[in-house]
Amino acid sequence: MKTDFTELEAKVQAILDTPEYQDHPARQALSQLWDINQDQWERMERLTRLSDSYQDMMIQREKSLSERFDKHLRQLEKMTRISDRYQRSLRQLNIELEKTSLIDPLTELPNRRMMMKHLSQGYDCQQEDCSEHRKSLDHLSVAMIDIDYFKKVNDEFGHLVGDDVLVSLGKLMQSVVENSGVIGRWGGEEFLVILTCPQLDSATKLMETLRQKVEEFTLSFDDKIVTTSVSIGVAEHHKSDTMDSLLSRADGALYKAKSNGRNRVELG
Ligand SMILES: Nc1nc2c(ncn2[C@@H]2O[C@H](COP(=O)(O)OP(=O)(O)OP(=O)(O)O)[C@@H](O)[C@H]2O)c(=O)[nH]1
Repeated sequence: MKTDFTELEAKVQAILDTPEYQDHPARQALSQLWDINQDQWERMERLTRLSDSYQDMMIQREKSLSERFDKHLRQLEKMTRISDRYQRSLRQLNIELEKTSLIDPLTELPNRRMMMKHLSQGYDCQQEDCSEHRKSLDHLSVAMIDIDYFKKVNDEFGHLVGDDVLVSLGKLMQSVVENSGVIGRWGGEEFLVILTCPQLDSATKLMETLRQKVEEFTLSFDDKIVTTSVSIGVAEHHKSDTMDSLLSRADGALYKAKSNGRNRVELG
């Protein structure tokens, strides 16, 4: 049962304030009790205030801790997102860098470095006794292709037209080689074909087709027409061949094709 102290306090206060009771023997004891009571109330209020402010402080502290935790979590998530994005763009950059380091920017064909990579795969494996690649070396032929009198094209029509001729011939020759192998720009006006499937006679036939296609090729601009031809040196892999000896036989055959009048295929 809840006691209503307010009424009781009012009664006691009234008794203590009544002048007739000033000399009453119980008044002093009642007055002391009153003071003790007041004192207790004040202590209780102080304790309640203290407890309230302690609770407020704890709530505030908890709130600020959780806010700080959330803030750190958000920062961490942001950093993870940035790091993921950074890693993705780094990976993309690496892919592009790898691509540009292996692709000729003008013709978009494999460059010399990539062609060497292709060719060396078989030879590296041969040294490591990798039977699968050794088998592919048995059918390997290379063809060194050089555009005839290309300097004249540049001199007569300009370097930009010369570039267009390189790009168009690159595409044309790639369409001839198609699935029989891979063609790349060896440097300047020279191309290299690595033929992995055919025997020497079919490699030579394919290069003869390629030579004819180039001979038939025309590039028109303004009212002018550019025609050109290629000389080709073909070499088939021999058992004793290294990569260098194979390439140098193809180079020798190309030299022979140039010396024998150009626009022809020779074997090395
Ligand atoms: N437009 C253009 N020309 C190039 C490029 N790379 C090399 N050349 C040119 O290719 C020409 C090669 O000239 P040469 O080595 O004398 O050979 P050629 O005129 O083809 O004569 P032969 O090979 O003996 O038939 C030079 O004029 C080079 O400037 C290129 O990327 N673009």
